[in-house]
Amino acid sequence: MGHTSVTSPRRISPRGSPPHLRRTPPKFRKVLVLKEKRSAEPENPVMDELLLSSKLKRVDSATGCVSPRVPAGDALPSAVSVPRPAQKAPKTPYVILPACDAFEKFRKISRVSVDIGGTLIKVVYSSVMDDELPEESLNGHARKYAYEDGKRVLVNFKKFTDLDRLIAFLKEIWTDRKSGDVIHCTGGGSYKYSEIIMKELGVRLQRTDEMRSLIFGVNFLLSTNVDESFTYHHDAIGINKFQYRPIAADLIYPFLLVNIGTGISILKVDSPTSYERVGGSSMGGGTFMGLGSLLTPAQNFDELLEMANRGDHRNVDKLVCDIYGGAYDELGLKADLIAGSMAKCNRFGEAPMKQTHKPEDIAKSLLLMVSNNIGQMAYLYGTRYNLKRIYFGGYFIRQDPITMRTLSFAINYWSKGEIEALYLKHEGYLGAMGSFLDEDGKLDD
Ligand SMILES: Nc1ncnc2c1ncn2[C@@H]1O[C@H](COP(=O)(O)OP(=O)(O)O)[C@@H](O)[C@H]1O
Ligand SMILES: CC(C)(COP(=O)(O)O)[C@@H](O)C(=O)NCCC(=O)O
Repeated sequence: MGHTSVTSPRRISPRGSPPHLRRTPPKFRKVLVLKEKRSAEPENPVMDELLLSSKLKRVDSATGCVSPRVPAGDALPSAVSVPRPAQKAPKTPYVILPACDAFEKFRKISRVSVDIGGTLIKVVYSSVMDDELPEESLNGHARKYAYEDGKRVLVNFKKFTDLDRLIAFLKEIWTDRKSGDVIHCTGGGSYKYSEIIMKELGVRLQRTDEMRSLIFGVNFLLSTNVDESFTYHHDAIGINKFQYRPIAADLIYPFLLVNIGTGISILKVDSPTSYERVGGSSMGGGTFMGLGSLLTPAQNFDELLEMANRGDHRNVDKLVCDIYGGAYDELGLKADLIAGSMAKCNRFGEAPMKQTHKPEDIAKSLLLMVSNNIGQMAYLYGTRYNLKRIYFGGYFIRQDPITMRTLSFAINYWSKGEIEALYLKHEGYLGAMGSFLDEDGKLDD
């Protein structure tokens, strides 16, 4: 990646470097340390950091983003993500639904939806909260969130890595289920595990196609959840790195959705009901985890990601300067551009086991390799379909600074600022959210 109009003589310069080459500024290191601590707690994933933050900077833009968002026409009113309140509220992330007809049904019967993907199981379920939230947590949202009896409807988000735990959890929270009830389901596991789910929970299964779920989910979140989407600016300081990008309901479409799960699906979305899966790639989150577990001692995704954040990829990647001795000015390739990912790891011709590379450097190189590739592919699809906004979803992103920085850099660099890279607070839950909302899924009995 990387072509700029460099006219100066061949030199090695950090100016205008691709994002992975700048060192993490000291202030940001503090944030990373916080994240490392959080990621050690299974119930408190990194995503909480943004979900629970009320301090993201909100921006208006000439491209039609408004602040605060005003629902248009028959659009649903906004849901609200709140900081974790003090009393009786769930410990896991949730949003509160506005008290309106569209959501009234969730007050009376529980709804549960699961997205069983190639790696993770995501659950979205409704619950009713009795207690009063502190008023200040809803400040700025002039909507009614409580019903007459003071109750509020929550939509909760939780992920699992194995089916047995999911089933045990659902048995625990879904105590009012009856034999006629349905569990909403999507993802490959909605086929593979349908019988076991129905047998264990004693309910029917209503399946929604995975792509349809993604679109329903992203549409709902963008059009009803204030401050769902944001941009990432690595060179800004602290919380300013994240900027809300609320968008008016009538300006949401068209856009490109790049969902990075185990593999990648790329969808061109023209409306909630008109979309096409225009591309895909097998080099996604599963590749990062799979190669990471082969090449490093990391024991899980969080460890691998944390390693990557500490690594220096220049020890394992061959840069343009390693090959040219400096920049390749004729092509506008900067000296510090990655010429070949992991190309310094080649051991052919060396004594066995002689060469050693640090696992964190390998992890960093791997993360950059996967993210750069996705960024460039997303740009190409965005350009091909003349789309100005690319939303990235999927649990791979994890709101990780290296990942978002690399994706944003690629989109911005290649499109010369014409296309915007956007992220979603509920990045990993698009499918589960969409299947939660779908009333017309196919029933399995
Ligand atoms: N705690 C985690 N455990 C496993 N994978 C994780 C975790 N956090 C992030 N990931 C990344 O998310 C990817 C799965 O994303 P997801 O959107 O859930 O896809 P899928 O539906 O295929 O399971 C994994 O391949 C991995 O790269
Ligand atoms: C098969 C899948 C839709 C499954 O979704 P996932 O569990 O990865 O979220 C996805 O992995 C994918 O689109 N893979 C890429 C396939 C391709 O090369 O187009």
